[in-house]
Amino acid sequence: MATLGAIADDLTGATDLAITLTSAGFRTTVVLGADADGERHTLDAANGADAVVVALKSRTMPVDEAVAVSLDALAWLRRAGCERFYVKYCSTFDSTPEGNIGPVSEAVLEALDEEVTVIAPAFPANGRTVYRGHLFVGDEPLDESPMRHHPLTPMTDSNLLRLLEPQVSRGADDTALVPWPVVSQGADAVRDAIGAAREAGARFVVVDALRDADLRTLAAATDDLRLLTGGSALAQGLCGPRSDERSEFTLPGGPRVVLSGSASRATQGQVRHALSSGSGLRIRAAALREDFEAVVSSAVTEARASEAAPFVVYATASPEDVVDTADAPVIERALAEIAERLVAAGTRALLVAGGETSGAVVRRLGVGSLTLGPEVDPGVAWMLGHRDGEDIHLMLKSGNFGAEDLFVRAWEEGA
Ligand SMILES: Nc1ncnc2c1ncn2[C@@H]1O[C@H](COP(=O)(O)OP(=O)(O)OP(=O)(O)O)[C@@H](O)[C@H]1O
Ligand SMILES: O=C(O)[C@@H](O)C(=O)CO
Repeated sequence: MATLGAIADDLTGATDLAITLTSAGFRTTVVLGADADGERHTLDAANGADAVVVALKSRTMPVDEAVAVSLDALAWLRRAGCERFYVKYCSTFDSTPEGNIGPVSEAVLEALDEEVTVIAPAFPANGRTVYRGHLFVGDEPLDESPMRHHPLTPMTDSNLLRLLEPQVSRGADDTALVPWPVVSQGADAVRDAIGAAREAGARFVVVDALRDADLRTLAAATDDLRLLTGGSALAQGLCGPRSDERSEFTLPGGPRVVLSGSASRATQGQVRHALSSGSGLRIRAAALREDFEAVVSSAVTEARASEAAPFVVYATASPEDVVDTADAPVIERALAEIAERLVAAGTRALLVAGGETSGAVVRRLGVGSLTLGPEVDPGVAWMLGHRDGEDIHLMLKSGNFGAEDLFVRAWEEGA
């Protein structure tokens, strides 16, 4: 019976957290929570798992909807027997001025009748650190990183307290900071600082973290809190009931198809690298609007005919291209359709890049839940997608995750 229940605001965020929980000793299942089957899948998954992560698509929903779907997920997890909870958001704190990180965390905290939680987006292995409440992406403060120009959630401040204030009901009085000099003193000092913040009336305590060790300290200091919030890396300090029991997968043979709808900088490099050692096809929104069927069927034919090297079907633009967000839906629909036709024709392994793109693909394939397999890069793993019909091996990659050679190496390491 699962004891830990997590609510993730996007699909690749959910798989990222599931990877860390698995390493921390939790047998973990990801449930695709967006549809009416979410509760059924959650109850099913909880039977064989120690942790269940419900993957929502709530990062950029209107605030009311994001809160409503998150509270639904919380109710399913409670009915499934979970006792501790985790609200997972992006390690770059992707949110609009209104939400949704603050409103969702507050709604879940209140529904649990708890007084305080922590805000911990840091993910040191992927370059996200928090110092004096400021979030850094590699060497740059968040607001000087490419996140400044994100089309949906442009991040124009790096100060987590300032970002959070307008998102929680009591504003500045609701937030507090535990700075790194306190974190460096260890778990007792952090526990005391969180307690003092709570007594002063703050419910959302930002905690600095520069290294994985800081996140383990934070996890130890918060073992009495029923709700944690953060990126995935805080979960490495949780203690699951078993040693890492990741299933070993052997990838099925067949074409090595990568479907990339991600627009992120890391993916751009991965597409370039894969094209230099394999082959591929760029799909463009204008061509899809003109003759959707022709573009999709030629992508499927070419992908199926490809040999051992990766074949990349990509919409990913070059850094110098201007991307029109109005093109996103047709691109998502095309990549999902290509995935469905490849699977119908017998393909049983797909690597998909981009959170939204991954969501569109798994929905089209009718995947209800995912079991974790081997991690290939921090936050990126092969998984088995369960659905009516044969299971499918999937790697769902967050836009900014993975080394440049990931699209090539993933198939070698999973083989
Ligand atoms: N050349 C393009 N022109 C317009 N839209 C594009 C283009 N390439 C991709 N898109 C769209 O941009 C969106 C990218 O979102 P997605 O979440 O898949 O990737 P990401 O933002 O890079 O990754 P993540 O959310 O995991 O950080 C998708 O909706 C996709 O269809
Ligand atoms: O935390 C991250 O960076 C990722 O898990 C994610 O949420 C990407 O969308």
